[in-house]
Amino acid sequence: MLSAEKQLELLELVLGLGRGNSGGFYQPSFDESHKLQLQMFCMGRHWDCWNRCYRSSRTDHDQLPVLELPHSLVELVMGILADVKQKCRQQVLPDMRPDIGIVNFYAAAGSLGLHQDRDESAESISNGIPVVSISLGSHAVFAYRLGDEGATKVVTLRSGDIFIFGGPARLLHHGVVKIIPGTTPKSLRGVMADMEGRINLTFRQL
Ligand SMILES: O=C(O)CCC(=O)C(=O)O
Ligand SMILES: [Fe+2]
Repeated sequence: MLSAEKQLELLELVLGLGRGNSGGFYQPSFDESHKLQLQMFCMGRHWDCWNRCYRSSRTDHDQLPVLELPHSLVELVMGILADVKQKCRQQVLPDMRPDIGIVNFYAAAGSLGLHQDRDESAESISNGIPVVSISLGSHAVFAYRLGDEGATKVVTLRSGDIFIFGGPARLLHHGVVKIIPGTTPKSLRGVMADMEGRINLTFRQL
């Protein structure tokens, strides 16, 4: 879990980038009539929602070049992974150096259907290179399932929680069922005043 100070610092950084009018938040769509129930922007590489692949510019939106992934975020993620690996007896997570950061914003009615993150390179996926996810702001009911069969489980992700899926769980099915309004920690309400809801950051290696 990230400290309250670190959460605030991260939010200030990503909201500063995302609210800018060049390369910031927009609502992606699968096609003309199906929009995702969230706002998104990317850093490092852009995830093209129409073609389900990564690009260097926003080919499914405004053609602008993707924002850079700040070095401080690369270091943060590598530090988190080093910490986790040190604490785990069983080493199931390969090393990773993120070159993609995706920022999602979910307002009160936001959600994301169950899916697998499989648009990274075949090598990244087959090697089980982890996806590191950080939640900020309001709580989310998060669903996940390993494999095509079996039970889907739910867990509440709170502000500062870190969720990592890699190694044998790299192709975990996962999604956001709902946001629980009014659960943003007090210390973050100021910076999120005009964006009440939840921010999720995922870091990946192409
Ligand atoms: O918001 C989340 O917790 C998950 C986001 C996610 O699955 C994605 O961006 O691929
Ligand atoms: Fe995902």
